[in-house]
Amino acid sequence: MVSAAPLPPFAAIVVAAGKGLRVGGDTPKQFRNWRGKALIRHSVEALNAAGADPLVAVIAADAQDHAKAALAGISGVIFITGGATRQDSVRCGLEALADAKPQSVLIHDAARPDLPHTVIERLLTALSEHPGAIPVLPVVDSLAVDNGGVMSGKAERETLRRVQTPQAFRFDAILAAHRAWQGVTDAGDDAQVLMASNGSVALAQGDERLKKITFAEDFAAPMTAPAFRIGQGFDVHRLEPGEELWLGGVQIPHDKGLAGHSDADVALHAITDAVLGAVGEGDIGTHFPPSDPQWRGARSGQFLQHAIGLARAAGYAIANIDLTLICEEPKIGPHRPAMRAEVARLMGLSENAVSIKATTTEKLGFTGRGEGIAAQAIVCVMLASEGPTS
Ligand SMILES: Nc1ccn([C@@H]2O[C@H](COP(=O)(O)OP(=O)(O)OP(=O)(O)O)[C@@H](O)[C@H]2O)c(=O)n1
Ligand SMILES: C[C@](O)(CO)[C@H](O)COP(=O)(O)O
Repeated sequence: MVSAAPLPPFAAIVVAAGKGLRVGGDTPKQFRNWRGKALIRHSVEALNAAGADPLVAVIAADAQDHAKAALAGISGVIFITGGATRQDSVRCGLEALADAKPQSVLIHDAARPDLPHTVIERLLTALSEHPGAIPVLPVVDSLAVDNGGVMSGKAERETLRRVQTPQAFRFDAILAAHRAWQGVTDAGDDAQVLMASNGSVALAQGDERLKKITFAEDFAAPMTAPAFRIGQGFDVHRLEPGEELWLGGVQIPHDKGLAGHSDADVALHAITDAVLGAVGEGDIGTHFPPSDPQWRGARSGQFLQHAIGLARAAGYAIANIDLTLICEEPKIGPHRPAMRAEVARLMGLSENAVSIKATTTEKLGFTGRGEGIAAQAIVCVMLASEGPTS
C-alpha cells in the first residue's frame, strides 16, 4: 500500500438555505435530483466520507422536511436554520459550532455537488500556514468591463482567479471575522470576510468538477463528467507461514498466508485502488493509512465498499471489474466461484460483471518463488442515469 497522512480533524458547514431563483421550479435546486440523488446529498456524502465532524447543514426554515428527506440515512448531520443571505446562513452555521470549537472548518455551497477528496486535502494542508485557504481556477478568456452593454475597459486576467468552495478556515479566525463584519453589503464569500479582518487566504488549486449549479441548464449540462471512466489497481503482499490467506473476501486454506496491516487481501486491495483510480480519489492508503491502528487486521471488504461509496458520490456506478491474480500457489481455480460470488456481493454487482483470472509467472520472480501474491484489477465505472431521488 502507498501510505498517506490522515486528514487533520475538521468540521464542515454546507450552506443550503437559498431559494434557487435562477434555476427556478417549485423545489429549491439543492433538493432536486442531480445524477441520481438530491443535489445537496452529493457534497454532504463527500464531506462525511472525508471525516467532517461535526457536519452542519444550513437549511431554510420552510425546507427542513426537504432536507431531512434528501439526507436520510446519513448519520450525524446537524440541521440548523439559515438566514436571508448566504452570508447570514454561514454565520448561523458558525454560531452553531461555537461551543464545539473545531480546529478548522470547511464552508461549502450545497450548489457545488461534485467535491473531489483531493481538493479537501489541499485546503486542509494549506491551513497549516494560513488562517484561510480557498480553491481557485485561472481565467482563460479575456475580460471586458460592461458599461450598459458597451465595453468600457478591460481587466487583467493574469492575476484574477475564479473562486470556488469549499473554503477552509481556522475556526476561531473565521468566526471572529464574521462577527466583526461591518460591510454595507454582503461579501461575495467567506474568504472576503476573513480578509476584511486582515486574515491571509492561501490560494489552492481548484477543480472544474466543483462547478456551481446556478442556472436551469446546469442540471442538464454534462459538466466535465464523462459517461465512462476506467481505473486500474495493482498490489502485492508477502506470503508468510502462520498468516491467514484471504483472497477476494474468501478465506483459503493454505500453508502460508498474506502478511499486511489489514487482512492483506491483495485481490480486494487491487480492486479498491482501481475503483478509486476510476473516480480520481487517490489510493487505498489515502483513505486507510497503514499508520492508522484502527485498520490493523481489518477486513478489506470495507475498504472496497468505501471506495464504491466515493464513486457513487461522484455519480458513478460500477459497470464491471476484471481481476488477475498472479501466483504459483495456491491454485485459484477451485476457489474462483466463491471469490467471484463474494466480490459481486461486496460490490453490489451481478456475477457476470465480475471476472477473476489467475496466472503464474512460470516460476520466475517473487511470485514464481512463492514469496508473495500480486493482483491487478481494471474497473469500468459509468455515469449513473438520472432517476428519481431516493
Ligand atoms: N440565504 C441563503 C442564500 C444562499 N444560500 C446557499 O448558498 C449557496 C450559494 O448560493 P447560490 O448558488 O447563489 O444559491 P441561491 O441563493 O439559492 O440561488 P439564487 O440566487 O438563484 O436564488 C447555495 O448552496 C445556497 O443554498 C444559503 O445558504 N442561504
Ligand atoms: C461562495 C461562492 O460560491 C464563491 O464563488 C459564490 O460567491 C456564491 O455566489 P452566489 O451569488 O451566492 O451564487
